[in-house]
Amino acid sequence: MNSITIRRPDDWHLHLRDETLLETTVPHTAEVFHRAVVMPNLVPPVTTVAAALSYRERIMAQVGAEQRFDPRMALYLTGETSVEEIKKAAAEEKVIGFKLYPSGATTNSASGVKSVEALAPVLEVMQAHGVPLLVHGEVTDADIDIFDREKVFIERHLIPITQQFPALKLILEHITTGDAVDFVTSAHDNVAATMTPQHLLMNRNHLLVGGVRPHNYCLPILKRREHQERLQKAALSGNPKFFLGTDSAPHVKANKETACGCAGCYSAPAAIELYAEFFSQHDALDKLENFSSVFGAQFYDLPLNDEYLTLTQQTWQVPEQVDTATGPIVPYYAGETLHWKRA
Ligand SMILES: NC(=O)N[C@@H](CC(=O)O)C(=O)O
Ligand SMILES: [Zn+2]
Ligand SMILES: [Zn+2]
Repeated sequence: MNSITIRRPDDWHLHLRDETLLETTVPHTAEVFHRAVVMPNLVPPVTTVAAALSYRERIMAQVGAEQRFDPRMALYLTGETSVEEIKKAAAEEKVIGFKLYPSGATTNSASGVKSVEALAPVLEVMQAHGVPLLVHGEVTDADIDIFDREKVFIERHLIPITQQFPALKLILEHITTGDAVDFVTSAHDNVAATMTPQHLLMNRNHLLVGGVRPHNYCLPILKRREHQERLQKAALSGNPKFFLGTDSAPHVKANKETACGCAGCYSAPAAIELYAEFFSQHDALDKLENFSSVFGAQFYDLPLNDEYLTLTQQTWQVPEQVDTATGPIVPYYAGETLHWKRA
């Protein structure tokens, strides 16, 4: 088999940033993906429907003439999110849900939630109006080891939330551990997870052995190989609760290759090829389409895309660098060889 045709995919977790960076990030994603859940961690964060729709306009202005792109906006949940705003979000098709960032957990999360428990009244309203909760699932306590932050968040916060709000749609984003796989698998059907290329293709050795690799640094941080294998097994299992969300998160090279580097991997330039690489490494390319183009749409109750995309078997290298108006960006997997490419 030297080519594979799949339904056009959607990216259920994406950072596009703003201003001139959109000139680069939007075409990269819109070229391949039809819909994308656009994350709200701008400065200042996107906390209202009005702000999300104007951000969406700025995104749409960068979509190429032949590209069909339909971004779905996530709103940033804060301690001040009002019932009114949740109702507005519920009525706006282009807003997909609210994103919970524990304060300080990741890039631009300073405005995030300080007490998950205090969110109960808000979650009640979201549940009642069918508004999904998207979660960056890590605690931020200084005494919790960075490699345990996802596991502890699940135990402390997610298990109680799913018990208290069984009808709330909850997506645990960018999962990294066997604990997350177990949680999602055993939770009710309103719970799902997105998976990134880097967490499927790599473990923490790829970050730390032979020198620090800043371009493999993202949050939640890459875990040990056993966890990577649990994620791989979940993706290969065909369980519809696990689907594609790249978490493509550009930072200019100068902010990655520095004494205190930013977290985030810019995978958009090779996103679908990276997932194809993972599935083909496991002789499971037949599983790529459901993971990339079916399960996410079904979970969000959205129609399947009616376009198709063909990948052919060919050897190519991810570019070393992408030049942007704000400076060069080193993409994820830069210089590495991939074996499938869009026709
Ligand atoms: N994943 C990351 O390491 N970084 C993301 C934020 C996030 O998704 O947590 C970013 O915005 O840069
Ligand atoms: Zn995150
Ligand atoms: Zn993200």
